[in-house]
Amino acid sequence: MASSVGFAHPTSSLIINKKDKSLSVVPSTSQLSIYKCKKPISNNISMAMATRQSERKPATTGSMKSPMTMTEKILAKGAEKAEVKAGDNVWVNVDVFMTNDISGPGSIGIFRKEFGENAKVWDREKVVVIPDHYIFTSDERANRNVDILREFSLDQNIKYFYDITDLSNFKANPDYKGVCHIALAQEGHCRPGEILLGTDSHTCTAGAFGQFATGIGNTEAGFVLGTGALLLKVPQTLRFVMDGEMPDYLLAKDLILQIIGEISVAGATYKSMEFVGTTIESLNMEERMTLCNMVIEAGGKNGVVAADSTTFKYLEDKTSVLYEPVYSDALASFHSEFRFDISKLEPLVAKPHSPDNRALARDCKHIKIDRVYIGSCTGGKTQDFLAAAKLFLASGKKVKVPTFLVPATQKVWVDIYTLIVPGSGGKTCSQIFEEAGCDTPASPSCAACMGGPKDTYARMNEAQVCVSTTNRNFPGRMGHKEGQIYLASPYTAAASALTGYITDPREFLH
Ligand SMILES: CC(C)[C@H](C(=O)O)[C@@H](O)C(=O)O
Repeated sequence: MASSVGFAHPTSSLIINKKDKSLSVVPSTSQLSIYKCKKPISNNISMAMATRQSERKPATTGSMKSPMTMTEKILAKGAEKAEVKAGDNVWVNVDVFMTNDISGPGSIGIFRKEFGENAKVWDREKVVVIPDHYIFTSDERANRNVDILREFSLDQNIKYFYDITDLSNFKANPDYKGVCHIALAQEGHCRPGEILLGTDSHTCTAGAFGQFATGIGNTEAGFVLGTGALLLKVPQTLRFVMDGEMPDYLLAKDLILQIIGEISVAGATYKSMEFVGTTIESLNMEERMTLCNMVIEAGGKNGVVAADSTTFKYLEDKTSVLYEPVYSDALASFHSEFRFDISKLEPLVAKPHSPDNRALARDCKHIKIDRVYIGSCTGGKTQDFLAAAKLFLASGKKVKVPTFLVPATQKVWVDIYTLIVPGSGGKTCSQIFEEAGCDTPASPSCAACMGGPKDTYARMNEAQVCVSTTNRNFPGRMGHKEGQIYLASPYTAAASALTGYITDPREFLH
């Protein structure tokens, strides 16, 4: 016998089957079918839900009875509760849901199957659809994925669909942006205090804005599309205190490689990673994004940097939506704390085949490389290209291996061709790259970061050694199963391009 218990999401009700403890969510919108959760739910979850209604208090971000971390506060707000603590299972309202061409079609399929062929998404203005992964390819299945996003977005009248129709010239598609995580930020979809869920594990990038941002699977995504809510376990928080003046040969990539090397690829599993300290405060938004982007490589549920004047300035011309930043209480309970003196850190790489296989760049100078790749959500932003250009400029030399440049978005592409590199006497990044002998900057997309179809630009189709500014170096990640990927900052990648060996950027930056 099923019994209905207090489930506060306005458009749904929850049924718990007492016998097998299975959970069913019944969206109240008439055209939706019953969404069934096949797994038995634990007593804890059912208890939490059963008491939810009576516990509801007005949401607040002011002073709390119990001190909370930033992540706890954002989830409390999203759950319309005065407080939550790590380990609680809470239904949260989603502020923004993002999907792309890799996982979008699957999520859409589940949404239609569970909610009905004619079902409408919970809020057409809160769903952001961004084709970005396998775009510039003649692969029919990849093209079909983008078609599915288009059909869905038109059918649902999705407000933010960044479409691409003309593959021959990306500039002929003014709506097209490029890599979803960077496009989200540039288009003003990342806002402090909010909850952003996306069908891509690097959705955590947006934690740079002091928001809760995490990747979800297609099944969860189907449910979010239908209801705008999701059951989430509140993660414990690991605190990373990074102090000290950042030497000018380091970038955020070095900071996150240092952390992942320290705690391992499983060191933050289902934990929030909060970054604080004077070094973090000194980082610009794109560097904070690089840092948060790779928390998933340590297993992290999300990463967060407190919103400050740098954040507010970045957002000034990007959004008119009112947002409410929240901050960790001084007495909040952290699972553990890690401290780093960044003034002593040296340029790093992650050797094949794991992001935690940390080594000093200067200890790898014997490793001969075949190519360099500068691109992706991690290392293809404007600041990444400015850094690479700065290094090429300082060296006055030409690259010794093919050097591929893939701007993350159209905006980054424009910046490469228009922004003057400081100290260059008026040169743009594109001019410096051309003088250094790099490949012409490619059409913005994820390109070879995740391999892709055989004709993907800069895909590793041979067993080569690559220094890359991307986020993953698993076997096969950039195409060839025997390829070897060394993850590095744009400085280290550019320095290595100039020598043909893994090279510490201090050899060129004075
Ligand atoms: C599967 C895929 C969309 C991937 C992920 O979610 O892990 C993405 O972030 C990436 O690395 O390109």
